[in-house]
Amino acid sequence: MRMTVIGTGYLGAVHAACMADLGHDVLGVDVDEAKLAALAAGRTPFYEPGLPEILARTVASGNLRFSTSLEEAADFGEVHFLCVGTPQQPGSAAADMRPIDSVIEGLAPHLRDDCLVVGKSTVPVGTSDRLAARIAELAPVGARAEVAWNPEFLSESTAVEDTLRPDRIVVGVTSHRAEAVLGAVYSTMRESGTPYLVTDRTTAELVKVSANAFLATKVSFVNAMAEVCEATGGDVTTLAKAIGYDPRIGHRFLAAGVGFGGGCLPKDIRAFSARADELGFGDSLRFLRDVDEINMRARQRTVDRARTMLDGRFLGRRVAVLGAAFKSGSDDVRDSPALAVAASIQLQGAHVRVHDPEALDNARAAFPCLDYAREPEKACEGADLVLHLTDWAEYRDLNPAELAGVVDVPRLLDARNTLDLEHWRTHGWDVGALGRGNLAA
Ligand SMILES: NC(=O)c1ccc[n+]([C@@H]2O[C@H](COP(=O)([O-])OP(=O)(O)OC[C@H]3O[C@@H](n4cnc5c(N)ncnc54)[C@H](O)[C@@H]3O)[C@@H](O)[C@H]2O)c1
Ligand SMILES: O=c1ccn([C@@H]2O[C@H](COP(=O)(O)OP(=O)(O)O[C@H]3O[C@H](CO)[C@@H](O)[C@H](O)[C@H]3O)[C@@H](O)[C@H]2O)c(=O)[nH]1
Repeated sequence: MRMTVIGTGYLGAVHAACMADLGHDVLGVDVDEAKLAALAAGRTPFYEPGLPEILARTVASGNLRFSTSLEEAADFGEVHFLCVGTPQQPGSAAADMRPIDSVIEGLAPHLRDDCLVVGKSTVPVGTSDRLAARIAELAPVGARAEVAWNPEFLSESTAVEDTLRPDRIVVGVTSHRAEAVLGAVYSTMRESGTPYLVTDRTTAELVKVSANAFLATKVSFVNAMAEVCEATGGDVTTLAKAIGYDPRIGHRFLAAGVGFGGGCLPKDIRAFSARADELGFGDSLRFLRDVDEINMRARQRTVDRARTMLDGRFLGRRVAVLGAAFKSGSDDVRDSPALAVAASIQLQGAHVRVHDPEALDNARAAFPCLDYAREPEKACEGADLVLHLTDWAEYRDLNPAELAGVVDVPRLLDARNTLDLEHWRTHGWDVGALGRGNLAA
C-alpha cells in the first residue's frame, strides 16, 4: 500500500521505517530538511535501538523515500499518517496544535479521491472531528477524504519492537472503508494475533491520553509511597516489589525515583487536564494535578537530598551527574528529570559535570550552562557527590573501587534505585537513595 508519514521525529521515523519494512511503499515528510537528508542517507537523526538497521534496509530497497512537499505527499498515497509533534504550548498546559493544523492546511487542498488521513499524534479529544470538518472545507470538490484516529503506544528505546509487535492496535473510524484500509495496513499484526480494536474516533483519542494518564499515575503513586517510606523508615523498592506480585497491580511502572519526564507523559497529562477544563469536566481529572505535583516534587526531593548529603551547601562543590536522557535507551532530553536536577544544582552554586552514553549532544544544546564529560570516570573526577539520575545499564557495571580513587569524596545518591548500594558501601562509599528511609545514614 502507498502511504505517507508526515512528521519524521521519534514517532514518525520509526513508523515510516517499520511500515516500509512490512512491504508498504512509504514517503516520509517533514519540514526539517536536515533531518530528511540524514534519513534519506540511511542515518538515524536520533538514537533508537534497531532503527538504523531497518532504516538502511528500507531506504536501500526503495520502499522508503522522503520529501518536504505536502503536495507531493497528497499525490503519493492513499493513506496519510499524521505524526507531527503536539508539544505543550508555551505559557499554557494545553497542547500546541499548530504543527497538525499547518499540515492539514497544506495537505487538504491537494488530497486525492478516496484517501484516508490517519492521526497518530497524541491530541486533545475532539481533534479528529475538527480536522475532518476542516478537510471537508479545503479538499477538492468531490474528493472523498476521510479522517481516522490510530493512536500510537510505542515507547522510546523499544520503539521498533513496539511498532512491529505492539500490545494492541486501536483504530477509530467512521466508515467500513476506513476500517478496511487500516485493516490492510496492519494485516501482518492482525494475522499474528495482535489485539485489534475498532472503535469511534473519540474513543480512540481518549484511549491514548487515558493510557498515558494511567502510566503517569502509577509512577506518581510509587513516588508518593517513596515519600511515605522516607517519613516512616520504610523501603519503597521492597514495597514496590511486594505489591507488584499482585497480578492486579503488576511490577512494571513501579520504579520510584526522580520521576517521569520525556516528550510524552508530562505534557500529555497537562494537555488532558487542560482539555477537560475547556470542556467542563475538569473535576473528573483533578487527580492528574496531584500526579504532576508528586512528579515535580520527586525532582525537588532529589535536589534536597543531594544538598543534605553535601551538609546543606552546594556552593563551590563538585557534583557528577550520571545520565542526561529522560530514560535509558534514548537520547531524548525533552523534560528530562536528570537535566532539571542537574541545572537546579548548578544554579545553586555547584559545579556540575554530566555524563550520558547517548544524549550528550542533545543535553549540551538544551543546557549549555552545564559541563559535560564523555566518560563517566571523567564526570566523577574530583566530585564531592555522584548523582545517578538515568538508569543506563552501564552505570550498574561501574566499578565503585576504581571510582573511589577518582572522586574527592566517595558519596553516591542513587535517584533511580537501580544500583547495588551495599556493594558500593563495601568499597567505602557513603550512599543515599530516594524512598529508602531504612538505609542507615
Ligand atoms: N515519542 C514517542 O515515543 C511518541 C509515542 C507515541 C505518540 N507520540 C506522539 O507523537 C507525536 C510526535 O511526537 P515525537 O516524539 O515524534 O515528536 P518529534 O518532535 O520528535 O517529531 C515531530 C516531527 O514533526 C515535524 N514537523 C513539525 N511541524 C511539521 C509540519 N508542519 N509538517 C511536517 N513536519 C512537521 C518536526 O520537524 C519533527 O521532525 C506527538 O503528538 C507525541 O505525543 C510520541
Ligand atoms: O517505573 C517507572 C517507569 C518509568 N519511569 C519514567 O517515566 C518516564 C516515561 O517512561 P516511558 O513511558 O518508558 O517512556 P516514553 O517513551 O515516554 O513512553 C510513554 O509515552 C509514549 C508517548 O505517548 C507512549 O506511547 C508510551 O506508551 C508511554 O510509555 C521516563 O522518564 C521514565 O524514566 C519511572 O520513573 N518509573
